[in-house]
Amino acid sequence: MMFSAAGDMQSAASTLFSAYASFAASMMLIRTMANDLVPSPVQTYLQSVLQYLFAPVSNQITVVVHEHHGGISRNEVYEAAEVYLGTKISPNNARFKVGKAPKQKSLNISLEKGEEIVDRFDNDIELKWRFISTEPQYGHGNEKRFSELNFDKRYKDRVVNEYLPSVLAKSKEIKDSVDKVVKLYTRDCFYDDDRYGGGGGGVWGSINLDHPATFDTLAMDPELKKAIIDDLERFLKRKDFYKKVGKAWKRGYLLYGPPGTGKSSLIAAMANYLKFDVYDLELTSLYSNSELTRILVSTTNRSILVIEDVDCSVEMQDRKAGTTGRPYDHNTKLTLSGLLNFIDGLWSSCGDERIIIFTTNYRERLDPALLRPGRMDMHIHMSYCTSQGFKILASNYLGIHHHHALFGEIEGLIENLEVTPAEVAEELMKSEDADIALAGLVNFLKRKEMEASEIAEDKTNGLEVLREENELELCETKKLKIP
Ligand SMILES: Nc1ncnc2c1ncn2[C@@H]1O[C@H](COP(=O)(O)OP(=O)(O)OP(=O)(O)O)[C@@H](O)[C@H]1O
Ligand SMILES: [Mg+2]
Repeated sequence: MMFSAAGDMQSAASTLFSAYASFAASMMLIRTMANDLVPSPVQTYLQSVLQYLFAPVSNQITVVVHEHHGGISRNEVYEAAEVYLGTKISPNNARFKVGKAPKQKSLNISLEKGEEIVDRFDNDIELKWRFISTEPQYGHGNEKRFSELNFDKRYKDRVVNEYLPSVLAKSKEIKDSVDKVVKLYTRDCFYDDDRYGGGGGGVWGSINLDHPATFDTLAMDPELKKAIIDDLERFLKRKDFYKKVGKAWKRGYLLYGPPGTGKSSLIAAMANYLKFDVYDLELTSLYSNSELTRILVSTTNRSILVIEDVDCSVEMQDRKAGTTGRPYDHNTKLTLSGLLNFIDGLWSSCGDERIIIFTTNYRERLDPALLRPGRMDMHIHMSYCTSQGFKILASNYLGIHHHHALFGEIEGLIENLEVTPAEVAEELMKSEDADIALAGLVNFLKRKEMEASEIAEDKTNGLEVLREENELELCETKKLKIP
């Protein structure tokens, strides 16, 4: 019985051996045929496919986080990771970046490209972050930045649903606790690499907004000033209200008034007060709606979009579009009302906590589309200097709140004249000695008074046209941006 069983096993083994021998022989034959018949590039390809198929299966997964979302708008996850990981730099990191803006008290610390950081979540999940940037190829295109997040596949859902939201929340906490430096973004300056909470501004370049204007230093009607501050405060507090009524969380202001009455200063004061970045959009440099879209979607939340001298800009655009051969979208011809509708529609559907400000020297020249009720939430008239305005300027520039002889005279003159705060400020800056500066201002105001009476006389003689032409010239100068 046992014998015969051993005999069975022997014959089974020999069958197996002969089967293997014939398999090996067939493989040899196939390999030889393959070597002879299949061209070598195909062989290499087949080899790599086989290697891929039989390689040990990785249990890791990599999430790529690009700096720009959809190639245009800033990716908040990228920015948040950069800020958050700045707090996780360890002695294992050979290189990291430090930076500090002039007004900032603390240092910004962030990862240098190529460096890796290992983070832990809930004690059991290990996450590896790496920041990567690719150089522009052959001198073309922009540098592309992205980060890679690597972790065990098992935790995919927890990383997406818990870890990444916690990174977003922590970076917001860090940003809010840091003394934020307000940025001014324009489209014609270079990248600022060390913006806290993210490098570069998409299609925008940025510098620190170093404008000293605050609501305290602004010479304007105190009631109007209070109304603006209250409006801003209400706007900030009403996130839920905007949501409830289904309105975009945006606010629009139109600032109008003669040159030198503080429109730009008011914008800076608003930005400094809210700690919002400012995006300065020059319509004259735009050629198509698609370009405008690209620019608008690349602005960030908690920011102010400024379109200065809106009356001049669009006229210029129309003229240019007709004469230069530059490509622009014929279907969406850039007219002021078209542009406004476009900005309105697009702008109200992207982002939160946005403010848009238009400025003009001549409200009466604006397209009714802009003045239409509901388009701008508040029309703010920046007017000539009043006696109250003068007192604020005297306190700003000379540090005085009264003057026994000259305050009364100056106040009397100012109330009856069209003199701008910029003109008053310029006079007050001429001397640190309050007596000399105020006496200079009195002389200046008296000269103005004389000029005003001459103009009044000219008016009756029909010379008003000349003055109008001067105003038009001013508009032209602004269009050409002559410094
Ligand atoms: N209301 C104001 N309060 C304090 N300073 C002012 C005020 N208006 C003007 N100034 C001073 O005059 C300078 C020029 O003012 P600003 O640029 O704000 O005027 P603007 O209304 O924007 O003029 P424009 O229409 O030419 O753009 C400011 O830097 C500031 O020093
Ligand atoms: Mg201005």
